[in-house]
Amino acid sequence: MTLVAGVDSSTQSCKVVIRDARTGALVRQGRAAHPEGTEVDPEAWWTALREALDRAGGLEGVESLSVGAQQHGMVCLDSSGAVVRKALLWNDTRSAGAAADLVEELGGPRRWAEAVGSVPVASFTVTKLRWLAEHEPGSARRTARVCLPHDWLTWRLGGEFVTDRGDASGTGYWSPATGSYRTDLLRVAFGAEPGLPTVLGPRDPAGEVRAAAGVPVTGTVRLAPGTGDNMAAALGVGAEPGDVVVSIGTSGTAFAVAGGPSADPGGLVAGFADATGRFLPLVCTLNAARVLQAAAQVLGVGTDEFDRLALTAPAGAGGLVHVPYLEGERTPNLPGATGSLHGLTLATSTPAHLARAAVEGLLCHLADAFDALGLDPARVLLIGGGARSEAVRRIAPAVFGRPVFVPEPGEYVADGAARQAAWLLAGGDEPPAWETGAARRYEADPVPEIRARYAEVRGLG
Ligand SMILES: Nc1ncnc2c1ncn2[C@@H]1O[C@H](COP(=O)(O)OP(=O)(O)O)[C@@H](O)[C@H]1O
Ligand SMILES: O=C(CO)[C@@H](O)[C@H](O)COP(=O)(O)O
Repeated sequence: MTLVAGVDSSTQSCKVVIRDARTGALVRQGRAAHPEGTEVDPEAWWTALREALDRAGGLEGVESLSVGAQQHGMVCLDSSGAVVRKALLWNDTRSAGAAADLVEELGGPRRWAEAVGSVPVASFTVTKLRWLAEHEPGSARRTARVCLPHDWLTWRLGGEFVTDRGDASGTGYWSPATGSYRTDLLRVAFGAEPGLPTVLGPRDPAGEVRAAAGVPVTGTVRLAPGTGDNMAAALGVGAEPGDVVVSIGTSGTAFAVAGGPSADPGGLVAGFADATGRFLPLVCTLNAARVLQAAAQVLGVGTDEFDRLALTAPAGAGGLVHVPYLEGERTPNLPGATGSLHGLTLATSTPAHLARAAVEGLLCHLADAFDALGLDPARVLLIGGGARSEAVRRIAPAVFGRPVFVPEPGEYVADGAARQAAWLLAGGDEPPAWETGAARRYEADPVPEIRARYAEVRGLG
């Protein structure tokens, strides 16, 4: 059996799956935690990748590997290849002011949407580079090359400085429409043009895992280009036109596979490229699964009890609304916002009402993201850690006003990366047709009052 490995180096952890290249059957897997915080030494991702790989039984029998990872993170390297400073992650909002400045300097949001498919907010790499140039000029001067988390891990494994269309499209200096870097914008933002990784096509080779990398290898392990985690998830879950995927991980995302590039001057929809040669319009929120985690922590309960409580309270939580801007927010663009509770009364001051309000508030927030895509899909697929919550699955159709489909719980980012690795081996115009498990359909009567009440208070702070 030929094996392939897929890596998901996401915000909270690194996951590795090892699958049969032909059928996609899961053979073994492992995971390791990432450190907390919105700036992280990339060496911690490397340590976690090696640990997760070790727990997955290593690379024995593996012929190809691909890395999916959190998008946008700024990894600066000096002329010797050493990391200049900790990487600033997608959820680090310190560059919000730089983002606003850059939008104004180029002549407004429409100009950015036309140039690179997206209007940059603090998440985008280009804004982090502006922040670095302004606040840490010494680090900026030492920066000879810039890359993203998946590029850096691929480089550590194989020594080639490469990226892919999907991840490049989250930088703010690569255009999905033309397929080329906008180094002029990089210069505007950073005042210099550091070296950038070569953008590979969806199944171009990215070198081989080197024995010197520190990962035990017996045979040749070819590297696929890798991609951003959302692009990998689209490939892993087998998303097709007509599907919208809503991922409830550290970030909340709503995205769809599209045949052509998009450019939303309103700035809500990021016009990304995908990992198959197509496109991936995507709306991203800073707040998602950790909203549930935070509410469960306040209530002093675990996930099962939290779900039970949320499902005990009435729909609408008696008017109690939780606006979940716990880490500031990206969509809507409110980097300094905080969360809030509205409608607290004696009657709603119960653990069940609080749990229900947290689930409904998060789902209203994600439904706003879904609406921003402006699509009427045949299927809405819920994935990510938060989709493991029974309360989320059962309340989602009432809030979204349509059935939702929940695939078997799994590591869809790592799976997508593994499928990319299998594609490298198989060749051909399309990725290998792996069987994806059946998605379970959840239905409920729509309760439009939940979103109406949320809309009333969401802007009140
Ligand atoms: N049963 C569950 N109920 C609610 N949240 C969950 C559950 N299982 C996992 N999570 C949450 O999912 C998140 C991790 O999801 P994941 O998609 O792996 O995120 P990421 O890829 O961003 O690291 C964590 O915040 C975790 O608390
Ligand atoms: O910034 C985005 C998408 O634009 C995020 O979706 C990151 O890619 C992080 O993803 P997770 O760790 O939540 O999977």
